[in-house]
Amino acid sequence: MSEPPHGSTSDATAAAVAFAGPGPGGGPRARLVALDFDGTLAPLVDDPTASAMTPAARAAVDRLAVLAAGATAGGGVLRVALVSGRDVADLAARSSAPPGTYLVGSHGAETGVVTSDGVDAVPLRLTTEQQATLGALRAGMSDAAAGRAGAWVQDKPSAAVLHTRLSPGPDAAAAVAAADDVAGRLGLHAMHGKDVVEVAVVPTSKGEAVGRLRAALEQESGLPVVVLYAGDDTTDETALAALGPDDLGLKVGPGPTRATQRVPDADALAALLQALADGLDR
Ligand SMILES: O=P(O)(O)OC[C@H]1O[C@H](O[C@H]2O[C@H](CO)[C@@H](O)[C@H](O)[C@H]2O)[C@H](O)[C@@H](O)[C@@H]1O
Repeated sequence: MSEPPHGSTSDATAAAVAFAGPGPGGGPRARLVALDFDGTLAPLVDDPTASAMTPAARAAVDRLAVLAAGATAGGGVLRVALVSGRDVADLAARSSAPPGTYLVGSHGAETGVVTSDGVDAVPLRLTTEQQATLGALRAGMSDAAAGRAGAWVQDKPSAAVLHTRLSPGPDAAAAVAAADDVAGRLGLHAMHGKDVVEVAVVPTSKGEAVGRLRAALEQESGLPVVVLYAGDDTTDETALAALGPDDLGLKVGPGPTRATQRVPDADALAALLQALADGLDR
């Protein structure tokens, strides 16, 4: 991964406006706007239960959802998805995403769609073996955090997450090493995000999730599908790596990335999404 060659917000916005335009053949196309949540629409905070989209991000997502409910420019189709490491119930609660929004939770292990009555989610079913492994994982991660200042463990339906945002450097390093050790002993993959180590008993990735969303939209619409994906963390890189030349990958904030464009923060992304909406709303 490397820094993208051009990193200005105006370049990224121009790419988004082009994404709203006609495809190479000029015919209609289906567009999937897939957005990470924490660090992308919602600024990072110490308490994950206090996360919220910025007002500008909220307005942009709401506007795209309205557009997604009808036909967009040139007879195209639009779908909006939030693609998060959070579990679906948590993502729905924290995002209050508008009806019609697709939700991908637990890095792809859970899916759902927001309806006017709540969330229509596909139930996550763990095998007996996965349930036993999850129990051992939770105990191991709890041990990894024990005695390390500021470290704590978040339980999810198919994973455990070690948080070290509030830990002094040596405590964070020791807790992370212990969490990696737990994952290794259980034969599981440890995902390293921003001040988190996440270990899941259901192997998946955001890249696989975006691939499934793309395939479903292609089948539903009968149109060629292009994808805009925006994310801030290392765990978003699998999704960015799944994009093709007609797609648009956006990195939010600093750091190495496979994305071809970059914006500095949630509000800059929101402005870009409004420019995209302007292009689609014709
Ligand atoms: O895929 P995302 O939507 O970016 O979710 C990834 C993780 O987000 C949350 O942790 C991150 O945000 C917290 C609140 O701002 C912050 O305190 C933490 O340091 C970040 O890593 C969430 O708690 C995790 O479960 C998600 O996997």
